[in-house]
Amino acid sequence: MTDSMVVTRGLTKRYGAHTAVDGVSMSVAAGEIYGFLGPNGAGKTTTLRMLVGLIRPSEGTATVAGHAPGDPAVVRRIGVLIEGPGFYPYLSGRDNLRVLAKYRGIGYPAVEDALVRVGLADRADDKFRTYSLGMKQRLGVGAALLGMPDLLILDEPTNGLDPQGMAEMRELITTLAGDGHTVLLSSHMLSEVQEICDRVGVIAQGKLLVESTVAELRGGSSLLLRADPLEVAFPAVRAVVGERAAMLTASGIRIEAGTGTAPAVARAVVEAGADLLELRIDEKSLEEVFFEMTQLEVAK
Ligand SMILES: Nc1ncnc2c1ncn2[C@@H]1O[C@H](COP(=O)(O)OP(=O)(O)OP(=O)(O)O)[C@@H](O)[C@H]1O
Repeated sequence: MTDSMVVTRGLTKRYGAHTAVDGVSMSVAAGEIYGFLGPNGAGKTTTLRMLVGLIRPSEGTATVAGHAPGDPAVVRRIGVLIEGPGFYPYLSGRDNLRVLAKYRGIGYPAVEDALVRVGLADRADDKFRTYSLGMKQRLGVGAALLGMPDLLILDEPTNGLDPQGMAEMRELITTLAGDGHTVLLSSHMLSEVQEICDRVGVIAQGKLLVESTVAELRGGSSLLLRADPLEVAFPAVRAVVGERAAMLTASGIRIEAGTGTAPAVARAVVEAGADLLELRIDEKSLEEVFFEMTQLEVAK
């Protein structure tokens, strides 16, 4: 019994002199939503294609649901949406899924189940070409769900969607994870997926820069304090945390002395005679972290 649904070691793909994926070692735990994040061209799709056995690695290994990618034993356990499944525009959503089900030896009840789960049961008889982009993407997820897979691999499932379509996709993915599917999804837009991912791996120029929980990645060790008047609060804060740990910024006082100093800081500000307006952990948005990291990598 393995708790990891995906494990790669030094996974590498070269195209001639170009290394598209460069020694990626990642792991996706069973039951989690894992966000595989990186800018366009970072190597996300190439990695996912290796995981599902569409292309072979130049070097390194991958284990998916306990087997080598492409192993028939694993093909049935994973549902894949990579670069769109290529639906027939003139067939209905239901008939498109039936075509796929028939091809894969799956009974039609699975089609009805998938349509319900992706919220397309009401529109199942409409032609695919009349669907909104969000509906098309959800039908793609429906196709991936047909074999009741343990692992769903979704390449940029929110790509191109409007805010409502994105919200619906996020909700769908969260529901699917709640139903027991492990989800590995890629995205170049952190803000679109950060709230649903348990963990993320950040890739740039083929290299995995970090793998951690969203909370770890965002840090959160500094405090931001707003008070009135600031000139009364500032020396009081400095008296508690030391001169070097408190800085005046455009939005207030930034305190780099650990979040555990918050109660003492709050007391000191009030005792000094200032009004405490706000005291919170100053987390970076994942977008900021991501930008810093990928810029650092580019600058190397
Ligand atoms: N078959 C191929 N032949 C040559 N180069 C390729 C091939 N497939 C991908 N690449 C290159 O490998 C790099 C990584 O591409 P990949 O599609 O994996 O990136 P990505 O992170 O998925 O980006 P995007 O979100 O734009 O698809 C790119 O520079 C791409 O041009």
